[in-house]
Amino acid sequence: MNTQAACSIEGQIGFLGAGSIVEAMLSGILKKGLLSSDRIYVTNRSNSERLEHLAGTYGVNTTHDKFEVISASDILILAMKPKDSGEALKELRGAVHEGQLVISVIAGVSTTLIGEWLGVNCPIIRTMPNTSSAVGLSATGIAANHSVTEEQLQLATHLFEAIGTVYSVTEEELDIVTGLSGSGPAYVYYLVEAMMGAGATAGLDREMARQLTLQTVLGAAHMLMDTREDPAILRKKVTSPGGTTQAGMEVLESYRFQEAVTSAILRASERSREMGAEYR
Ligand SMILES: NC(=O)C1=CN([C@@H]2O[C@H](COP(=O)(O)OP(=O)(O)OC[C@H]3O[C@@H](n4cnc5c(N)ncnc54)[C@H](OP(=O)(O)O)[C@@H]3O)[C@@H](O)[C@H]2O)C=CC1
Ligand SMILES: O=C(O)[C@@H]1CCC=N1
Repeated sequence: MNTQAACSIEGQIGFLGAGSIVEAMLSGILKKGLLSSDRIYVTNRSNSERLEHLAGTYGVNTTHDKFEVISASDILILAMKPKDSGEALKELRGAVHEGQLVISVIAGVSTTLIGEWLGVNCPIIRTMPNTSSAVGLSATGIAANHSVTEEQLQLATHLFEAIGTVYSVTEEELDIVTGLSGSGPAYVYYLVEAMMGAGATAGLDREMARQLTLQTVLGAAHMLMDTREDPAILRKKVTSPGGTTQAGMEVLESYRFQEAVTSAILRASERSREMGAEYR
């Protein structure tokens, strides 16, 4: 699924959690005009300054009363850390009713477990967006439990399409999505940090190194998207025999770059599964 459109949606949305991913989602949703800020409610555990920041920056309703958020919301988005989610959701037992749509962005925690903790047989959609939601470019995986209607799935898909591209997957696959695209921006930022640092170490002005690195990453992403060529083919087109790229690639291979990236993504996916089991 790949849609740019963002017609407005009906009803009110409540966020339980007010951290990095919620701010990225708020920013993206409001930029697209999907719904007005007065129809969004946000709460967290205790951080008042954080709520003031979100209210001041985005004009959303904030409160420390979670039950107020639940009763005000047609769609409830769960966005606390996996380790906090059991305690948080058990506290809300009985407050969510069967007509409400619950959407989770929590890594690793299954829809079954969320339903058990909330003590209600309600429609639950598990998703995995990433922080590029803030600029409308999240890659979001989405999976629904058996209580979700086609209409509710379309609504959730529409919500996440406002902040990026949505991919329908099985709930099992969401752990892989988490390791790949949920955590993925961090891997790219890590590469960018290394490239910028190397440019500066080699003698470029830091700002020049930053701009060259960012334009290179942006250009490479566009090449991959626009030409749809295999990345290995694009890589070979850069690599002249006996030239600079080959010399650089040999160093990456000596450090087993591909193996490191593969192991990182597999480990992150495994960690998603572990967290689901660990915090139950
Ligand atoms: N960051 C990312 O890139 C992504 C994160 N996710 C998932 O989103 C979730 C949140 O991550 P992130 O935003 O990074 O985390 P943060 O630590 O930035 O935010 C966590 C939020 O949860 C709140 N919280 C904790 N306990 C409760 C509670 N009992 N009731 C209501 N709110 C509570 C915290 O409030 P307080 O500050 O008051 O303690 C805080 O606002 C995680 O499950 C993560 O797996 C998914 C995709 C990407
Ligand atoms: O690091 C984490 O656990 C979360 C899930 C995906 C991105 N951040």
